[in-house]
Amino acid sequence: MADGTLLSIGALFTVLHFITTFAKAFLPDEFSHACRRLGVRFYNAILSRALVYIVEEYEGANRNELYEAVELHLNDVAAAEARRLRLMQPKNATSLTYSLDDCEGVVDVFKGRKIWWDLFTIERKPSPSLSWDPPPQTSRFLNMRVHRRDRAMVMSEYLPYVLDNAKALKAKRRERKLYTNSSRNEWFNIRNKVWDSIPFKHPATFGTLALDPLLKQRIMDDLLDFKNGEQFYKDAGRAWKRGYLLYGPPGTGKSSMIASIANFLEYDVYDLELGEVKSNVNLKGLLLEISDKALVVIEDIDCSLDLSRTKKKDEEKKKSDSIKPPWAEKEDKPSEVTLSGVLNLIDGLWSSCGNERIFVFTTNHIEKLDEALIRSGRMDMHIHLSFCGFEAVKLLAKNYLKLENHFLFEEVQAVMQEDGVCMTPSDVYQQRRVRMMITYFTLIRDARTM
Ligand SMILES: Nc1ncnc2c1ncn2[C@@H]1O[C@H](COP(=O)(O)OP(=O)(O)OP(=O)(O)O)[C@@H](O)[C@H]1O
Ligand SMILES: [Mg+2]
Repeated sequence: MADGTLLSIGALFTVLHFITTFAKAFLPDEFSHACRRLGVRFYNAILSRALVYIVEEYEGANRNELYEAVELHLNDVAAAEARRLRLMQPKNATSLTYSLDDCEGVVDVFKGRKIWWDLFTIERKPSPSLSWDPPPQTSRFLNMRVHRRDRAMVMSEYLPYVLDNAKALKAKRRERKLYTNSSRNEWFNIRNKVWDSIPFKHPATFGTLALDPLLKQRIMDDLLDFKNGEQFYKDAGRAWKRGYLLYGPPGTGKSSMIASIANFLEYDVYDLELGEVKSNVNLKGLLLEISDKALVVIEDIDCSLDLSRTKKKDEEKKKSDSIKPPWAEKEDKPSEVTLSGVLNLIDGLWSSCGNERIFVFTTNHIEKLDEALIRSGRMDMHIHLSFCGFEAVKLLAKNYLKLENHFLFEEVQAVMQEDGVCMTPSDVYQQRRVRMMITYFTLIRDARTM
């Protein structure tokens, strides 16, 4: 090739390079996006022998679940390859999420085959119906290109793999929540949201829970049986749910046990304030909004259910309500939830509307509870949490003081057995605060020898 020709090719590349650099630096993003859009269309229509699949973000007003799955699945590839990513920190979430930006593309590799994905944004027609949560005005779609020979593989292997992978990723990233039923004041609750939530971050686990080791193991085995028991419940024709009643004096770890169960099973926690629920009908409404894999908790059930409410009290209340402004009306009205409402919540026809749910009631006074409420089938396991045994004290010494062993341990054990020392785990914690647990043990010993 003549020198002149080489020179002119070199010059052409220099000019092209100059033009693209200039375009990138000075022309607006919209222009380069439009060029890329045209380029991909031109390539798809004329040059490529590829098959093209479109996955839109919305189907009418509904989000397309396949779109969400692909977006999740492509997260790691996008993080490694894409030049422009959309970063987000969803409300109350601790980790960032990211997705491809408009006109970005990545290549996914599955069983040695390449799959090209490009993301584009389009304007949506405004929705004619009014809604508090209208879908956004733009919609995104993912353009998937594969070689024609891979048509069968995409449908039978790749897309099912993407769906499974996204499901696993979603479960891994899912931030567990602690829910409480919203205020009954519907005047302000325009969206009719029945549960409010915050991220669930309680640190208690079965590892830190001071409890008789045998009882602890029995509870953990029972929970695992429940979690893995889908088929058993189906075969037995029973709703996939279980009830636990935790009872014992204050400070013996009932709330800590609930947190430990939630962390062990990785369930959300729904802390139900019965006093805030207006009626049995509202209770059903709440039940319908509870997700699967959930712990439904009613603490101090003996105090929550006011079965002593009389007609007279209700009439007096009605009179005083009539002079209040409308927004105060519902707030102060006493709850009309009845025992049968609660029984139906756990065991009625409606209790089968969800899967993998555990109901936990706590009380300091088991003797005050109605037999019907705690019979097996409703509360399947009754767990008595009481004063610390020696094993529990040892675990607390390990948790709080990092003490695996101590020369006073033997003596403490003897004292606890002989004198029946009644210490709740919460009492032990108070001693830890001033690093005095061991001093406390010493005091017990001295008291005995005096
Ligand atoms: N079994 C336990 N193991 C470890 N820590 C415990 C245990 N029981 C109680 N504690 C500690 O004592 C404190 C109170 O415990 P918790 O709130 O779980 O008791 P509770 O039985 O729910 O009390 P209440 O009946 O008053 O609601 C917490 O700080 C907790 O860490
Ligand atoms: Mg408690």
